[in-house]
Amino acid sequence: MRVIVALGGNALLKRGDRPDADTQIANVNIAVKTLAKLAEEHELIITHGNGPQVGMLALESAADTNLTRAYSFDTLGAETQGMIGYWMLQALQNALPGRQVMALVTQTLVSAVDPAFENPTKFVGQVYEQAEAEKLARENDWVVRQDGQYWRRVVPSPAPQRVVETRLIRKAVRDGVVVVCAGGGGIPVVRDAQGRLSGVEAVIDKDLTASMLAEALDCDAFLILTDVPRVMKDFGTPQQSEIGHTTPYELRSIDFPAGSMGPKVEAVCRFVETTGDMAAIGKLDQAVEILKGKAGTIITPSATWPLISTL
Ligand SMILES: Nc1ncnc2c1ncn2[C@@H]1O[C@H](COP(=O)(O)OP(=O)(O)O)[C@@H](O)[C@H]1O
Ligand SMILES: NC(=O)OP(=O)(O)O
Repeated sequence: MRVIVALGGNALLKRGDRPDADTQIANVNIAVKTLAKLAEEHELIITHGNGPQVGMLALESAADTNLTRAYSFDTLGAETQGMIGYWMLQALQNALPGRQVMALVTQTLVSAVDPAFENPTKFVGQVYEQAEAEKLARENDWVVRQDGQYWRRVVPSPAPQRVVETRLIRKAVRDGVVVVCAGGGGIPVVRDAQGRLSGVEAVIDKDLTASMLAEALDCDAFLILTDVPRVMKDFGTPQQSEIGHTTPYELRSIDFPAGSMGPKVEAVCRFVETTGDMAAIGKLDQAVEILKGKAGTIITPSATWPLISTL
């Protein structure tokens, strides 16, 4: 089977953790224990988040008095792909001796006139109390929004249209390479009338890019691995209940929060609706069981659809 996994930002940096490299490398090694098991059985493509990391690098760049202008978010996104890609590459190579692994810096095409540029929604960096976030917004010309009980900086998050390096990724996967790519949703780029690429100030949602890439690479299954065992109905209320096997139709009838579960649900629904194949959302350490339909929230076109693992 060909499987694509989108690894949540929480897997790399738990809420409240300091963003030290050692902490993130330790978390990558934990994640790779599970990912290596998938790679032993399947062709594997891995994407990852970068929200906390890209926000941290933006702060560092803005504080650098040697710079005329702080680095833009496309360049910062590339930095996060290099940094997280390197950690994953090394951990995967150590866990899968003899297997070819590569971590790619990849770009994702977006539309220059995407309305998202006028309405920033993507959370980046650390959380703040409301008063501090609003002060920082005034001082630094940021937009900030509420994220759960805290506040965070937000930046534009245009819709992904195509991973520029899709053909190269497909070729590597066919050759048996475990590919880490499209980290942070990919470096956001636009094409001009001459076909030339250039970067834009944005951070793309990694789950939406992973969904599009899953389709473009003809993946049999799309897994979003995060820190909850299943998607919940009535999340955060006394009536909350876990959703097991479900359909895009059912998921689309439920409201999910924009900054967290919303894009994940949209990403899995799009993949299942377009391809008829299986997607799932669940906990990182249950990835093997999720792929067998024995854990997580499993999404297929209908409730009686046979799982690919049983075909
Ligand atoms: N309906 C829901 N079911 C389960 N989790 C939900 C739901 N709504 C919001 N969440 C939150 O979504 C979080 C996962 O989203 P997010 O933090 O963006 O993940 P990641 O960084 O791993 O991609 C969970 O930790 C949970 O707090
Ligand atoms: N780019 C992105 O979606 O990152 P997170 O998953 O960390 O928010």
